[in-house]
Amino acid sequence: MRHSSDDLPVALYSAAQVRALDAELIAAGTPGFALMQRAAHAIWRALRRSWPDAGAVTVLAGHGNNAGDGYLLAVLAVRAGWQVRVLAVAEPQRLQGDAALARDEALAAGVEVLAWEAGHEARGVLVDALLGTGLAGAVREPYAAAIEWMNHSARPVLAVDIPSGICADTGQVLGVAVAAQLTVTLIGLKVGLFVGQALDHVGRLLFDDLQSNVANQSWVAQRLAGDVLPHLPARAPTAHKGQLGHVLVVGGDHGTGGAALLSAHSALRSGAGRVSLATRGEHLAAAQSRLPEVMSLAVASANQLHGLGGNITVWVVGPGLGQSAWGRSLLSVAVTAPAAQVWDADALNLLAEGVVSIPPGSVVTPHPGEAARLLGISTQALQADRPAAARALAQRYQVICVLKGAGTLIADPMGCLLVCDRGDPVMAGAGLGDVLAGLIGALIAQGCTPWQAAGLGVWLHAGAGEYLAGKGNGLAASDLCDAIRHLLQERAACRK
Ligand SMILES: NC(=O)C1=CN([C@@H]2O[C@H](COP(=O)(O)OP(=O)(O)OC[C@H]3O[C@@H](n4cnc5c(N)ncnc54)[C@H](O)[C@@H]3O)[C@@H](O)[C@H]2O)[C@H](O)CC1
Ligand SMILES: [K+]
Repeated sequence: MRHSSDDLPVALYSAAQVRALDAELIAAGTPGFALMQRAAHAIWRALRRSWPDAGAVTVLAGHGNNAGDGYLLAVLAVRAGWQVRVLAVAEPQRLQGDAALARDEALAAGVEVLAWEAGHEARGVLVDALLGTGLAGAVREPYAAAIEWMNHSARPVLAVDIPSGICADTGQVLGVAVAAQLTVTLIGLKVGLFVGQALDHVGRLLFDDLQSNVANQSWVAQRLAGDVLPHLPARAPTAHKGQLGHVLVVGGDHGTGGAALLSAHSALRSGAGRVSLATRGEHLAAAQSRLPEVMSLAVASANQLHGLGGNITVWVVGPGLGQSAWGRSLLSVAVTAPAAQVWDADALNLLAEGVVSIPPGSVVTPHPGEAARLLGISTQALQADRPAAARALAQRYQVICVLKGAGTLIADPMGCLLVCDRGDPVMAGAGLGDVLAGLIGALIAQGCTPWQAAGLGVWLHAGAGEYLAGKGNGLAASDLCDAIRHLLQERAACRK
C-alpha cells in the first residue's frame, strides 16, 4: 500500500498536539460537537466517493470521541437511505460528553445499535470508530477481538482518524490493529500514519482539517514533499566537472566489491562531476570494465588513501567496507579528511564499536539493524519508535540521520524530522542502500547541504522505486540509477 500524498499538507503532528489543536478550536468558539459533525461529514463524503454502491455500513464504535464520529456518520448514512448498524464494542452507556450526544442523535435517527459479538454478520463497508488518538497502551479486550473480527471479515474497512491499534506518534501496532483500505484523518496529520507498521494498516489516506486552519501551528515533523525540496542549481553554459564536486567511494573488502561499485555508479548517474573509488585490488578489473568513467584505485593500506584526500568534496564510506583491519584503517583516514562525509553500512558498524568518532555534520544512512547497534538497543525496540530513534541518533552523533526502511526518516541534531511517504515494496532488495549513499554524496558534491541532500536523496530514491514498481518485483539496485537521473532531470525541467 502507499498513501495518496499529492494533496496532503506537509506538517505532521503528535497525538498530544492534535488534541491541543482540538482544545484550542473549542476554546476559540467552535463547539466540540460541531467539530464531530464536520468529521462525520468528511468521513461520509469519503465513504460515498470510495464505495458509492455499497448501500450498507456497519460502524464499530468504542466509547471515546472516535466513536462519536462514528455515531454521527451512522446518522448521515441512515438519512441517505443506507442500511446502517452500529456495533458497540463498549457499552453505549459508558459514552460521555460529545460522544454521548452523538450516540443519542444516532438512536433518535433510528440507527440500530447493538452490542458487538463475534457472531455478528459484517455488512457493507465497515467503519472503524473504535480507538483514535486517545489510544493508550496495548489494545485491551473486547477491542482486540473486535479488531480481529474486522480484519477477518473480508469487508472493506474505513478507519476514522487512524486505524484502531496504531499509535499516533510512532506508527507501531499496539497489540493488534485494524487493516484499513481507507483512513480519513482529521484536524492534523499524525506522524504515526507515515512510519513503522502503520504503512501496512492505513491504506489510502485522506485528510480533512475540519476548517481548523492549522497551517501556522508548530509541528513535530514534516512530510518530505517534492515542492519543499531544493533544486540543484542550474548549470552554467560554461560549467566544467571541477565545479560539480568529486565523490570518493571507499569500500569493497574481499567478496563485497559490488556494494562499493553500486555507490560509485549511483554517484556518477546522479551528476557528480567526478567519482573515484578506493577498493581492494581484486575489484579493480570489474570496476574498470563496468564503470570506466570512475577513477578506480586499488588500495591496500591506509597510507595510499592519505594521498587522495586533497581534491575530494565528499567521502562516501562504508559500502562493502567490512570490519577487518583494512576497513578500520580506511575509515580512520576518512575521519581526518576536510570534506563532507556520508557513512553507510560497515562504517556505521565500526562507529557503533567505538573504533572512530564521526565528524559532526556528516550524514549517516543506517538501516534499522545498524541504527539499533548505534543506539545500543534491540532492533525491535528501535522499530517501536522510529521517530525517537532517528532523533536520538542525530543528537548523539551530531549528524544528519537517514533511518531507512518503509517510511524513511531524516533527523537533524536539533530534532527536526522529515518523513518520506513515497516508495514501494519492490524496493525491498539488496544494494538499494548503496545506491542511496552514492546519491546523497553526489547531491552534496553538487552544492546541496547535507540536510538538503539527505531529504532530496531519499525523495528521489523512493520516487525512482515508485517509478519502476510497475515493472514488477526483481528490481536490481542499479536500475534505480537511471530512474533517479530521469527524476532529477524532470525536477530541473519543472523549474524552467
Ligand atoms: N471534539 C473532539 O474532541 C473531536 C474528536 N475527534 C475524534 O476523537 C478522537 C479522540 O477522542 P478521545 O475521546 O480522546 O479518544 P478515543 O476515542 O481515541 O478513545 C479513547 C477511549 O478509549 C479507551 N482506551 C484507550 N486506550 C485503550 C486501549 N489500549 N484499549 C482499550 N481501550 C482504550 C479510553 O479508555 C478512552 O475512553 C480522535 O481520534 C477523533 O477521531 C474528531 O476529530 C472530531 C472532534
Ligand atoms: K479508528
